[in-house]
Amino acid sequence: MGGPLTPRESAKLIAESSRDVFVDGAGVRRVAELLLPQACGPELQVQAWKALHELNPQAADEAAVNWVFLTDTLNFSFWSESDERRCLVGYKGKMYSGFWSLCAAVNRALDEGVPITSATYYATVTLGQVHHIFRSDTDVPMPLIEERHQILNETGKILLEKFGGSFLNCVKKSGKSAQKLLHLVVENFPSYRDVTNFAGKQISFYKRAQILVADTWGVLEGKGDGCFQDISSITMFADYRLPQVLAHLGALRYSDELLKKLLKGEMLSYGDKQEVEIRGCSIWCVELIRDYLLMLIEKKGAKTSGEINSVLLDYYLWDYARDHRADMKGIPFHRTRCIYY
Ligand SMILES: Nc1nc2c(c(CN[C@H]3C=C[C@H](O)[C@@H]3O)cn2[C@@H]2O[C@H](COP(=O)(O)O)[C@@H](O)[C@H]2O)c(=O)[nH]1
Repeated sequence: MGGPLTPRESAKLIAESSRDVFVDGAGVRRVAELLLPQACGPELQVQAWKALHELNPQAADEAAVNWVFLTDTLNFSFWSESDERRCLVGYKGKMYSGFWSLCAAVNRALDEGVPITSATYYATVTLGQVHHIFRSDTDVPMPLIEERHQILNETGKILLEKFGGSFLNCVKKSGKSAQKLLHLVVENFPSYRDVTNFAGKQISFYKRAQILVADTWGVLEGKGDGCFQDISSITMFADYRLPQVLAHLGALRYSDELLKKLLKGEMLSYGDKQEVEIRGCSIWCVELIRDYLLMLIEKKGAKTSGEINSVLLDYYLWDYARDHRADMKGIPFHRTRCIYY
């Protein structure tokens, strides 16, 4: 019996039969037009991973690869009930929220001499230590701390048993194939198995596994062990921010019924039909934006530094969402509490 449909196949299937979420063709074209001037710029290239984000490692060594593995193993569910009351982590004079609060806490721990990125350490780290390492500078803790603790122990033990305690060994086993690395990760690390059912089929989003492959590509600057020949086969990462920004830009639309639910802040469970439609249509939307953007680049004879792929579009749109939080106030994000995104 074969495995689940790939994220791209899953997205196509969902977009074709979705009832509450729609990809808007005109919106897709508008976003591609918005991205065209950036296509030849510094933001839509792999070097941006380091250049634009001060918390990301600037090195391309084994320690940097293990930093990426640790942060992407915990890269889920940072949203809080209200934007006014949320987990914040102060680091080097700056306050960080959301995903960046995780990175700030990791860097703070390393500065304090806690080897949080070492599998030997986090395989047996205690719940009390995890509470301390990921402590918030507000009275709102980081969500799902217990789940993060359990995942650290489980993942650390597997990395020690199967990959000599270093994610670089897993990367080397992939032979510069993004798909091979993706499958090594989901086959060996249970917390990365972001799969569910839709219309009687087993589908996959693999959000954290795909962003782990992409961030490995980023931290290795697309060179050496990170020179993935098939990086363009990785789709956008189906989180809760990209749907929000795609809706804000008019490339994704919700039915009145679903929009009402989201505006009320109603929770959606992982694997719910509407939650799956949001994630699947978002992936498909970015695939179409990429296709249209590549057509525009071709038509205009624009010179890009490297191939424009869904990973670079995702990173750009995610950063765009961060920078336009105020403009997006009226557009809700969907609230699912889970360990997958
Ligand atoms: N689609 C997509 N989802 C992403 C990221 C990232 C971080 N990537 C950066 C790291 C290295 C690169 O330089 C990227 O810039 C986190 N997330 C997800 O967002 C949510 C957190 O959002 P907020 O609450 O606003 O912080 C949560 O589900 C988290 O898993 C991305 O890039 N794409």
